[in-house]
Amino acid sequence: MTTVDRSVTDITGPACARDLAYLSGFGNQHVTEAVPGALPQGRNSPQKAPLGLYAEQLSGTSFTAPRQDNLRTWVYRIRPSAKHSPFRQVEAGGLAASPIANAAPSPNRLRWDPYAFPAEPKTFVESLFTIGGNGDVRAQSGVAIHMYAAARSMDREYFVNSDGEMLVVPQQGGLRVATELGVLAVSPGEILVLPRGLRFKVELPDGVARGYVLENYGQIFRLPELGPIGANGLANHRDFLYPTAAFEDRDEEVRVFNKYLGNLWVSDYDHSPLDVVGWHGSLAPYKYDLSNFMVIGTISFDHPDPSIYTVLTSPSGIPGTANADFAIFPDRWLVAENTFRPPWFHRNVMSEFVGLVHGTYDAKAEGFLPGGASLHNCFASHGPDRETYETASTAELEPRKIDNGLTFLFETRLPVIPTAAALALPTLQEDYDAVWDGLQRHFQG
Ligand SMILES: O=C(O)Cc1cc(O)ccc1O
Ligand SMILES: [Fe+2]
Repeated sequence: MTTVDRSVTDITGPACARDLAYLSGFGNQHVTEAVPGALPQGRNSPQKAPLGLYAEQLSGTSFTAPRQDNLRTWVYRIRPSAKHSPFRQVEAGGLAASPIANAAPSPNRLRWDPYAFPAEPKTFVESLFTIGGNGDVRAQSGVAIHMYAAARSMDREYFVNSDGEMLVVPQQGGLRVATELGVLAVSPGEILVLPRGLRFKVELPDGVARGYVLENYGQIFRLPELGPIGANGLANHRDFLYPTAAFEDRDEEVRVFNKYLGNLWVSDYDHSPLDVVGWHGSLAPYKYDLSNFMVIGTISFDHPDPSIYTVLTSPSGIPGTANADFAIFPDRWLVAENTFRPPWFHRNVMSEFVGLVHGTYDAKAEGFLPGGASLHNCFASHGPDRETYETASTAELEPRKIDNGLTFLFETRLPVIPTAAALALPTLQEDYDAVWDGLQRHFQG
C-alpha cells in the first residue's frame, strides 16, 4: 500500500498519492483493489468476503437492462452501507428539482453574467444553486441545471444524489472528489461524471471553485453513435478515466446528505461511507479532459449542426432525441469557403443552455462571459449577435484557428423552466435582446 500523506488526504490506497492513478476506458469492467486480496476470485458474493469485508452490489441500471447498457459495480467495504440511522429532512438551500413551479414560463431569451460567489463560504453541496429544470425527478426523466460556487472543502460531510447522475463542468478552480470508488481530481477544461447513488465529498485544492452541473434524471450518459463518422472520433473511449480503489478508515461522527426526490436529508453515521477497499464493475465515476475531443467539422462549406460536437448523450427513448446532450465548442480550425462561419440564426425545438469555461464564444462578441450562461428554450430565436454577424458576413475567409475559448452546450428535449431564484439573480441581464438590435435590413426589393 502506498504511504499516505495525511496533509493532503486521509484516504488510503494507491489513489492517495499526489498523482492519482486512473483506470481508462469508457464503460469498461474495471477491477481495482486498495489492499491486495480485497476482491474475491471467481465469484462476487462468497460466504465470507476477503479481509473481513462486506460485499455489496450497486446497480445503476435495472438488473435486467440489456447487457450492453447494464451498469453495476460490486464493492467490498468495511461496513455494509445499510448500517446507518434514519435520515431527517433539512433545508435544501438553493437546490430545486423538476417540475419547477412556474405557472407562466416566458418565451424570452435569458442570459446571466458570471455566477457570484456567496458571501458566506460554502461547500460544493451547500453552494449548489438550481438555474432550472425539465421533466420530473419522480419519473426519472429530464434534467436540472445547477451552478456551484464553493469556498469550503467538505470534511466529515458527504453527499449522495438519489435523483440523477451529475455531470460537473468546472469553470474556475479544481475539485478533488473522494468517492466510494476512489478519488478523482479535475480542473477547468475537464469534466467529471458522478453516478446517481454514489457517495462522495468534494475538496477544493485551489481554495475556491465555480462551475456548472447538469443533473441527469434520465438514462445514464453514454457516448453518442458515430454513424457515418465510423469507429473513431469525437470523444474516444480510452480518454475516460476512472478512479482506483481508495478508502477512508474513519470511525468517527460524520454526516451524509442525501438529495432525494428534490429534497435534502441528512443522517449521522459513526464511520466514513467511503470505506470501499476494492471494487469491480462498470458503474463508476469518471473524468474526461475535453482537449482530447477529436473535432469533426466541414472542410468544404456551411456550418454543420452542433451535434457533431456531442461528448456524451442521455437518450430519451425517442430515436435521436436526447433527454440531454453535452456538447463542446473547443479549439478547431475554420476553413469553410463562401460560408457564414459562426452559428447561424436559428430556432430549435430542443432547448439550449450554453456556458463558458474560459475565453469567448464565436457566436457572441460581447456580454457572454466565463461563469455566465444563456438559456434559449424551445423555438426561441437566437444566433450571432449584431457585431458577430457584421464581422463574419464581411470577413476575408482565410483558414482560421479558433483557440480563444471553451464553450459548452447542455441541450435537452424539453424547455428548461428557470427557478424563481435564477430569475431573481442580480446577474440576469435585463437588456439581452439588445444584442440583436441594429441588425440592418439589406434587401433592396
Ligand atoms: O446557439 C448556440 O449558441 C449553440 C449552437 C451552436 C452552433 O454551432 C449551432 C447551433 C447552435 O444552437
Ligand atoms: Fe442555438
